[in-house]
Amino acid sequence: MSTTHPEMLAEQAYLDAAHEQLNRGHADAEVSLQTFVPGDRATKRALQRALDILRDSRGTGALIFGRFDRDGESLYVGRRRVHTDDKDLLVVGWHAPAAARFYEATPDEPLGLELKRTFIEEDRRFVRIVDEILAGSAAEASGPSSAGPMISDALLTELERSRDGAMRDVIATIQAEQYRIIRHESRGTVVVRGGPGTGKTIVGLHRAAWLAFNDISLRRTGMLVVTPTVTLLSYISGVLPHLDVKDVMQGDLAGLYGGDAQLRSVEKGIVARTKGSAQMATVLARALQQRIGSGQDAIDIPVGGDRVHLSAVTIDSVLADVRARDLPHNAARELLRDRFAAEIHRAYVAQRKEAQRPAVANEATIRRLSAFTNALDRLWPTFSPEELLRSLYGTQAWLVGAAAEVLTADERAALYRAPQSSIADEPWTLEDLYCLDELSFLLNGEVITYGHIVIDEAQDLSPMQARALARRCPSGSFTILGDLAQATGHWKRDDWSELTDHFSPAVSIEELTIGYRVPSSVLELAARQLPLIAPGLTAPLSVRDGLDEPSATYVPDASLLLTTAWAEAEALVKLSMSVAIIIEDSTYHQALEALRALGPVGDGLAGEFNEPVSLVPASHAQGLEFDAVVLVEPAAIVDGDGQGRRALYVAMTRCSQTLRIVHQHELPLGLEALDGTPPSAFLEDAPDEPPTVHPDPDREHLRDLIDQLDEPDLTLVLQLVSRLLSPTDRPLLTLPKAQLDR
Ligand SMILES: Nc1ncnc2c1ncn2[C@@H]1O[C@H](COP(=O)(O)OP(=O)(O)OP(=O)(O)O)[C@@H](O)[C@H]1O
Repeated sequence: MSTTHPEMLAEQAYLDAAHEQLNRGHADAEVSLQTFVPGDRATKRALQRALDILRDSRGTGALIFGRFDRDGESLYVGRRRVHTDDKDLLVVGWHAPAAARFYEATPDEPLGLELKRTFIEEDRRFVRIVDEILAGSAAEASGPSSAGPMISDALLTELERSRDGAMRDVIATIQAEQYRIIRHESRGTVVVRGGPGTGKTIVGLHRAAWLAFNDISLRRTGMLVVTPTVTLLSYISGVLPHLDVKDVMQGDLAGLYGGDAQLRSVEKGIVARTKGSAQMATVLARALQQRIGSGQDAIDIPVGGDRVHLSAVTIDSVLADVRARDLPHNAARELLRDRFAAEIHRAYVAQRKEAQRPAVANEATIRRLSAFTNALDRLWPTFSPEELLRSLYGTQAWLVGAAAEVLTADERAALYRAPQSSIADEPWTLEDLYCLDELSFLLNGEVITYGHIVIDEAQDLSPMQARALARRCPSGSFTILGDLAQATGHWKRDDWSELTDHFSPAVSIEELTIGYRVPSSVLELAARQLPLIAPGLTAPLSVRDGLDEPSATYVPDASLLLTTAWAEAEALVKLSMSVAIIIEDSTYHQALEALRALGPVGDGLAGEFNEPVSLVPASHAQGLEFDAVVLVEPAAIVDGDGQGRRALYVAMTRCSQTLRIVHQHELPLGLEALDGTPPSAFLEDAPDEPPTVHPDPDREHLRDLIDQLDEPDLTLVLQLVSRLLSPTDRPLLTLPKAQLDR
C-alpha cells in the first residue's frame, strides 16, 4: 500500500513545513496591514491583495501534489508558490515554467528525471504517494489493455474517484498532450477538438488559469469563459476558483447580452437557423438604415417669429456627410443633431440678415425647440434594440425591404412574429438575444471586451453568436473547445474554419485523443452513431473499463418507463454512484414531477446536481458527467427536434461507469445489439403499436428513396437487403407492403 511508502513521513514533514511557511506569510501580511499608516493607498491595496491570496490559499486544493528529481535536486510542485523567509523555494506553482517537466515527462520519455512522484492529499495529509518514474526501475503504470494508452497509478486514482456533480481541477494529473495545449503560445485562436471525455473542458479551464498566472496583460484586459447553458456553467464554475483564479468572468450564452430582454422561449427549425445565420447581421444593419429618413422633403422649423426653411438638397447633403463617417447609430445621431442645428442656424441668420433684423436665437436655442427634436427624430430616430427588433419582426413590409436578396421568401416569412401587447411579454429566444446584441452594437458601438475568451462546446455556436463573441475579444485570442460530432443545435459543420473565420486569422487546431471519462464498451457502442453523424470522425481511445457492459431494458408500456428508470437509478445510487436520468426534452417537466413523487431528484435543467439522481433533458447534457446514465427512450431523443442522433451520441457519452437504457420503442440504429426484445413487439402491424410512434428519420429517408426506385433497381435493393440480413436480425427498414408485393 502506498501509505507505507518508505518516504511518507519525510514527505509529510515537508508538506507541514510548507503549510507553516504559508501561515507565517499570512500572519506577516496581516500584521503589515494592521500597522499600516493610512494615506498610502497603493501599499494598502498591495497588502490587501497579498492577504487575499494567502487567505484564499488555505484549505482549498492540495498545496503540494507533485515532486520531481533531476540531477540530484528535488522540486515540489503545487497549487501556488511557497518560499522561505530567505526566498528559498519550497513549492513551485504548477503554472511556472520550472514545473514543466513534471507534466512533460512520461515513463516512455522521462526527460532526464530520476523521479516523478504524485501525492494525494486530503485535509493537509498525504494519504498516498505514487512514483511514476523511478530511475533504474520499471515505470509504475498500467492500461486497460495492452493496446490501450498507458495510464499512471496517479491518474487511475483520480479517475476512480466518484463524480459529485461538480467538475474538479485535475492539476496533479494533467497529461503531457493536455499540458502542451494548456501552455500553447498562440496569441490567436486555438481550437481544442477531441471526442467525448478527452478533457477539452479540463484543458480550456486549466489554460485559462495558466494564462491568468502567466500573461500579466490579461489582468488588465480580463478573461471570459463561456458555456452554452447555465447547466454546464454550474457544473464547471468551481474549477477556476479552486485553482486560485478569481478574476475570470464565467457566463452562459444567454447571459452575454446585457440589455433588458431575458430568455423566455426556445426557437426551432428554420426560424432558429435564419436568426442565427450571418445573413441576419446584414438584415439588421439594413433594417436600421431603412429607419433613417431621407431628406427628400424640405423642412420648416419655427424659430421665434420666423419659419426657417431647409431644402431637401441641404438635408440630403448633411445626411450623406453623417452617414459617410460610419459611426454607431446613436453617435451619428449626435453628430447629425449638431450639423442640423448649425444648418438651421445658418439659414436663420441669413433670413434675419435679409430682413435686416438681428439674430436672437443661437444653436443651443434651436436644439431645445420641440419642432427641431421632432424633425431630428424623423430623420434619425432612436430606439432600444428591443423596440427595433420587435417592430421589425412585426412589420412585413419592413422585413421585405431589409431581407431583399439576403434571405429566401421562406426565411423571411419565418422571421415574422406579431408583437405582444407589451414589450415585456415578448417571448425572446436565445437567437433573438444575439440579434439584439448585434443591434445594440450597431446602435451604441460599445461592448465589454476581454483579452482572451474560452468557449466550451463551441461546435453549436451560430454565426451570430460567433460574431458577438468576436467583437468581445478584439485581440482575436480565443480557446475554442468542441467536437463537431456533438453538435446538437442548428449548426452541423464538417469543418472548424466556418467558425474560426469569425475569430482571428491565426488558427491552430489541436487534438486530444485519449478518453478519460467514458468506459470503452460504452464508447464503442456510442461510436456506432459516428458514421451517421460525423463520418470523418473516430472515437477516442478510452482508458476506462467501467462497471459493466451497457444494457437495455424493454418495457411493454410507456407508463413503465420512468418507474423502471427510477429503479435502475436507485440500484446504482446504492453502489454510491451519481446518476443522471436523461430524457427527451419535451417530456422533461412532466418526468421531473413524476420522478419526484418517487424520491429526491435534482433539476438538471436548473443546474441542480446536489442529489444523487438528477434528471437532465437531452439538449442540456453536453459537457456533463455522472458515474451512471440511465437513458430513457433513445428513439424519442433521435426523433426529437434538432440533431437527434447527435443528441443521442452526447447523452450516451456522459457516464464514467455504466450506461443503462430503458425503452418501449424500438432501439435506434446502432443500439440494436442491446435489444433482447421479441421482434413482434415492434412489427408495423402489431396491435399495441401506437400510431404516434416517432418515425426514425433515417428509415423515413430510406423509404422515400425506395419509393423513387424503378423496377430493376428495386429488385436489386431487395436482393441486397435479403443478403445483408442474417435470419436472426430484424429488418432495419420495413419496405412498404405494396412494393414488397410487386
Ligand atoms: N488529466 C486528467 N486527469 C484526470 N482526469 C481527467 C484528466 N483529463 C480529463 N479528465 C477527466 O475526464 C473527464 C472528461 O473531461 P472533460 O469534461 O474536460 O472532457 P470533454 O472532452 O470536455 O468532454 P465532452 O466532449 O463530453 O464535453 C472529467 O471527469 C475530467 O476530470
